[in-house]
Amino acid sequence: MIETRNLRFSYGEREVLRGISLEVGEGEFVAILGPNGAGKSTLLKCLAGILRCEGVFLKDRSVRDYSPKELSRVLAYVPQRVEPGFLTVFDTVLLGRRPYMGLTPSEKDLEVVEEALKRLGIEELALKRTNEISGGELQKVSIARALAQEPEILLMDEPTNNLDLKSQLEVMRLARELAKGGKTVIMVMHDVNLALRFARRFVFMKDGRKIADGGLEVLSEKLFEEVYGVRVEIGEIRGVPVIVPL
Ligand SMILES: Nc1ncnc2c1ncn2[C@@H]1O[C@H](COP(=O)(O)OP(=O)(O)OP(=O)(O)O)[C@@H](O)[C@H]1O
Repeated sequence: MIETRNLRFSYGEREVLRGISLEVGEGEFVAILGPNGAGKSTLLKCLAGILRCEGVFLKDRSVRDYSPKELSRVLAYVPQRVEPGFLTVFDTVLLGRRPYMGLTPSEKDLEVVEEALKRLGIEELALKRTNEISGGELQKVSIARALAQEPEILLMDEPTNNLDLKSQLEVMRLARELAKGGKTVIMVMHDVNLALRFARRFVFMKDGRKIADGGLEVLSEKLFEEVYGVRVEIGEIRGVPVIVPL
């Protein structure tokens, strides 16, 4: 579905992705983990076609060959930070329909927006402006907008960051459900335990390189020492691995 082949990316002189090869298929739920500055967000932006790089392929075609409209029908990107504005929540989510819309929204566009608001539990905010809602609510608006795009691939940069515990679980459950339904979900995360509970595949990055990639079998105390420089103990609660920093 989406692939990087020996992907390298530099900001000016500074190389921050140093040869990343990654292949993610339909229906996978992948968490990208690693310390601050590892290159996770940069990788996601390369996948999203926001940063133009060689070596990113979507359905075997270089992302650079897609028009913005074509690209936004296949993938949606939820950024780490969203700026509030004067548009209402409803209209902001409706922007997600832009790749499909004519001059005015169709019945289907409106239905898709309503459904997206419902899935995020923010229907009641529909008529509020996005500069009149909380940071967590704004985060949900951004996710709803991505859902309204009806993408095959959902790229999310720390989507649970501003969310309370219940909302974090709701977003992670939603992502898991979307993946079960065949969507590809790639999520940059800091909360390792949340990732372990919901994602199925884990990519650990450090200094622009991929250090580990796989299912729960890749986890080890040594890996956390190497990636984060932190000693941890790996336990298990209700069949789910739990990382406890020492
Ligand atoms: N626009 C930019 N211009 C120059 N350097 C940048 C830019 N964006 C990021 N960087 C640098 O690139 C490196 C990787 O940044 P990136 O945001 O991809 O890391 P990250 O793993 O997502 O970090 P975090 O967990 O802190 O969000 C960092 O050293 C950062 O300072």
